[in-house]
Amino acid sequence: MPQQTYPNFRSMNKSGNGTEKNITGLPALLRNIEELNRDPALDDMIKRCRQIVEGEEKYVEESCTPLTPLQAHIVRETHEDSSVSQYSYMLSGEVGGCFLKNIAEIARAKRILEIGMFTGFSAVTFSETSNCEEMVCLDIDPDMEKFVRSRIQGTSVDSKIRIIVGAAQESLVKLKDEGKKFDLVYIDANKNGYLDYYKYIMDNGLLERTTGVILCDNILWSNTTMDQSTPGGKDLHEFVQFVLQDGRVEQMIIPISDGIFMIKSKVNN
Ligand SMILES: C[S@@+](CC[C@H](N)C(=O)[O-])C[C@H]1O[C@@H](n2cnc3c(N)ncnc32)[C@H](O)[C@@H]1O
Repeated sequence: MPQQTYPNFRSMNKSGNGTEKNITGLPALLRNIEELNRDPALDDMIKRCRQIVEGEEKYVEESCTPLTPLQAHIVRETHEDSSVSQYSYMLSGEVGGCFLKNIAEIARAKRILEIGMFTGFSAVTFSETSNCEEMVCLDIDPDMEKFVRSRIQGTSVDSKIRIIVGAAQESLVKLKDEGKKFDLVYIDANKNGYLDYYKYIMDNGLLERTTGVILCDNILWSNTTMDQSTPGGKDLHEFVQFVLQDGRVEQMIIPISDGIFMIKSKVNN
């Protein structure tokens, strides 16, 4: 499976195909419009739009439960360690993390699977929830295992977290052969793999049949999934369309951060 490169989805080009198409977040786009605008009649409206977008983002962020000391430690270490700091935009973030934590709590998830661990922010977030007994994290990068293990050593989550290094598709086969079943699956790795991961999980009983939840990060891919204007957006759109016609589940996109796709097994499935 091809590996994905990780553009900064908040501010950078997401075309990834050589044709420079600058996709920026809405606040930056509105700032550009404000600067370029020469019609005074529009000044106030543009300014108000920008204030609404920026204000909402800040207000939502401030509404979140503060990070735990271990979550904050992982965030700090990710920003400060020069081997990973340039990729710190990949962290699920404070708002995303708060959402993941709440869903895991509401679902009373005991066994959680994460595809795409990076420096362990979401892994720690899930493993600190009240019911979590087992947290299995998949990542293709062996350095991430070392990074996370050294940061969680001696903490209460150390014994709960199992890390499997390798391509996720192969690790999923291993988990199926072990007869594993999960209450919650979080998919946050290469975007061109989401569809295959989803199909494998659903077709091989890796998700608890009537109560299982799947959460997928970056589903809006900087607003390029809806018009498929980047390769990642195309892949994710195809994945979304597949899920929409899958009679086994119910689903919706939560438009926080870069979009989280929440998929739940149907009760009468
Ligand atoms: C966006 S980051 C995950 C962020 C993490 N969930 C968090 O919130 O901190 C994506 C991770 O997926 C991993 N990855 C990419 N392709 C993969 C693949 N084919 N199999 C397994 N892991 C992969 C990368 O090494 C990277 O660490």
